[in-house]
Amino acid sequence: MNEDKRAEQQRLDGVVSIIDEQIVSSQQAYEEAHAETRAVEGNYLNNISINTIELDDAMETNAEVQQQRNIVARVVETESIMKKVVDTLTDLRPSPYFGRIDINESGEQEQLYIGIASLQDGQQDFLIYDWRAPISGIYYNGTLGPVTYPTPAGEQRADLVKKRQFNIDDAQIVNMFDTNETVGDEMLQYALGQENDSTMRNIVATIQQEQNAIIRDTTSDLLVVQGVAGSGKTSAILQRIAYLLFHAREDLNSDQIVLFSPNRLFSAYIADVLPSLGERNMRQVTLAEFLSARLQGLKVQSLFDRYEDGPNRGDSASNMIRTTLESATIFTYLAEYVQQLTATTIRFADINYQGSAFFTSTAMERIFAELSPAYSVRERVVQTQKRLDERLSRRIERMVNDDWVLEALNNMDEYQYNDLLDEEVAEKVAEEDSIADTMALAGKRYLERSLQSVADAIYNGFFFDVYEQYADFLSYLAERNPEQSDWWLAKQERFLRELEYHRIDLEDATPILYLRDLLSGYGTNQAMHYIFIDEMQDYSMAQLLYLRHAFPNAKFTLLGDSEQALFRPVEKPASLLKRYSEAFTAQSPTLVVLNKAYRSTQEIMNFAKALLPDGDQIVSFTRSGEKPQLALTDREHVQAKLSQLVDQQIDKWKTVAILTKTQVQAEQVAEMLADYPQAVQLLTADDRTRTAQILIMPIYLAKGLEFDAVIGFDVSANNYPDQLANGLLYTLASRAMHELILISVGTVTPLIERVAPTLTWLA
Ligand SMILES: Nc1ncnc2c1ncn2[C@@H]1O[C@H](COP(=O)(O)OP(=O)(O)OP(=O)(O)O)[C@@H](O)[C@H]1O
Repeated sequence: MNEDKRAEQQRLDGVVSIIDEQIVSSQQAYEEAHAETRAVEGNYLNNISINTIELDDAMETNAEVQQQRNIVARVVETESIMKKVVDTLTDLRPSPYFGRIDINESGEQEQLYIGIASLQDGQQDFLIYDWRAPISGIYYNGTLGPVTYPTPAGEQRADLVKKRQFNIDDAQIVNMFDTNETVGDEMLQYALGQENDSTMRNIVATIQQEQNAIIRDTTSDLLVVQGVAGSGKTSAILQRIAYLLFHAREDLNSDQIVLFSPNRLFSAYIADVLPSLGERNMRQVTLAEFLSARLQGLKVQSLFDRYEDGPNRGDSASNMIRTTLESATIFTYLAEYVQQLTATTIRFADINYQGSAFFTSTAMERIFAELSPAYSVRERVVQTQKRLDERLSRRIERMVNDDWVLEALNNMDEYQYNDLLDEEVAEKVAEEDSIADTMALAGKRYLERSLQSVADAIYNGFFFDVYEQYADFLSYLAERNPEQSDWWLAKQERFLRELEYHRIDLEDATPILYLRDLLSGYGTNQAMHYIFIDEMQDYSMAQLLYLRHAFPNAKFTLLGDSEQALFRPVEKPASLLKRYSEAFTAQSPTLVVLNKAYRSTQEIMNFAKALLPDGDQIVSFTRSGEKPQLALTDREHVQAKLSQLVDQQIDKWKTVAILTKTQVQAEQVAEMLADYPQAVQLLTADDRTRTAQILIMPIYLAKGLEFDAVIGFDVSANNYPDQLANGLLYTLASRAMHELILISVGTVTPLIERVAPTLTWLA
């Protein structure tokens, strides 16, 4: 061991023993806090069982309960803080830091160690700086020489005199490098050479400079990341979320961040990254789940269903209609359509209660018609809604003394009655001190509960039939565009037919939701601060705009790779940004382009790049492996060939994925391997977890994922006849980290034939 390493190990030992001491003391503090919580909770439970119906006691009880509640909240908070301290220290212990920077500031030299969380000693000196601290930015951005870092007083200058990287395992320095690179190659080589386990890891030790720009961006309201396959887009946004949470602790929590992920498997795949950085996961949802939640009762066609149907199955007329419905223009059409609606053309719908109309559509029409046309349609709908709400309140007031209500109250046992008169009501009653008032309030509360569905229908804008309204909108478009009239009417017919089966095409989902929101004034979630959209190339402009509308206060990060588009043509990053910023009316849009691919070996990337018309702009990280292989076979021998290739791969790697073009082909492959001696898992869009070493799935389900070895099944000319499939093959190839094998049943696709030299052809 050389002198430097010995000295570093000595320092590390010192840090580890401080961590150990702090673990002991914070564990003790945690246990004390836990005991206190238990005691206070017990006390609280005793107190709230006091009968709040004893009116004289009610006021006092309330004040006491409130006080107890505050105490509980405080001790619970202390306990959870202490728990977090213990967890963080325990996470830090095996590998407390990964970097060191020595800086010289006005003649004073300082050594800073950087890890996943900060650590201070008894004198409040920093033994470790959190990787997200402003000064830690130097580690990722700076090369030796003059550097700057942000401080509250402005940019601070310093000289970076040393940068050192550590690989620490179980509190021992495995190796360390001094480097002048931003973050040197050795560490990255080591990280990328690892085998894949089914979950993604954090990359904080080796974040690259261009990725750092994404992670530390706090000013853009629209951040667009165009990055080639395996360039670390997903990694970068997860570290970005950790960074944002750290910097806005007071104002931001993980529930205010939503990540739209490409599929459910992906959600599970990335689930460990934020917890490994000591943060809670953000919310995750797929577009299909988001749309289905807003269109309950209907089965919304997913991108995968559409893909399985075939991209070009429809004729050119229905493709044209689909293009319009998925463009930004549809929002303008909808706004104009809503503007010209009248009392009779709005499809008001009865609000029912216990099987009959509580408010009829005719009553609503009347209310709407009486409102001044000087107001916009939306304002009149909002007014109508308000009036309905007032009518509901008045009807409740009138019904309070109805026999059936009094009877219902009389039939209640004490528990039900108490439940009806919660603290708030009891407090009010105590003030007024009258039994008659108590009954009236109880009756009112009872009616409010019984009629909750009516109130909800008013509140949620379910007093018009949005599906009929949308069908009407399609006729409106037919009238507006006479030369395409038949096409729009055919669309309307299809829409109504599908509706009968409770199904709806993907392209109809966002216009319907927007129409509903335009009329009801609802549908927006003000609480979300950040929205991340992964695989942005698979979203239509209308879908993106709808999300913008649904989360009006959020900053958006869109990331993807236009080369991996399922069917869309490739678009240049600058034009992408322009299109998105205009549509989003972004004030401070930023584009980050990532051209370096980290996931796959150079040989795999050489093949993947060659498939693309402008693939030479992709730079692959220099990590070497086997050249991809192509096996030609025929129907008769395919099963044996496949088993043989799987045998070879599972001997070498932890995860082997067989990727097919469609789900049907995935099922065929699963059948071929039905008797395979090891577990084989066939995955579908509904699956959330992968468990086997050998996985089979269609390419679109593998989006965002990676595997040690990939076997691309049936890359024949039959299966991939034309240029449109380039993106698919590129996506397939770039899922492989270390090894790629392709099987063609019959003649290989010309797309691969063209790039023959990048492959080894197997006999
Ligand atoms: N700076 C880095 N340090 C270590 N590993 C990295 C780094 N950047 C990327 N990687 C690794 O490269 C692989 C690809 O990263 P990631 O999945 O984030 O890329 P992506 O751009 O989202 O890919 P795709 O678009 O193909 O799904 C992952 O294994 C990731 O851990």
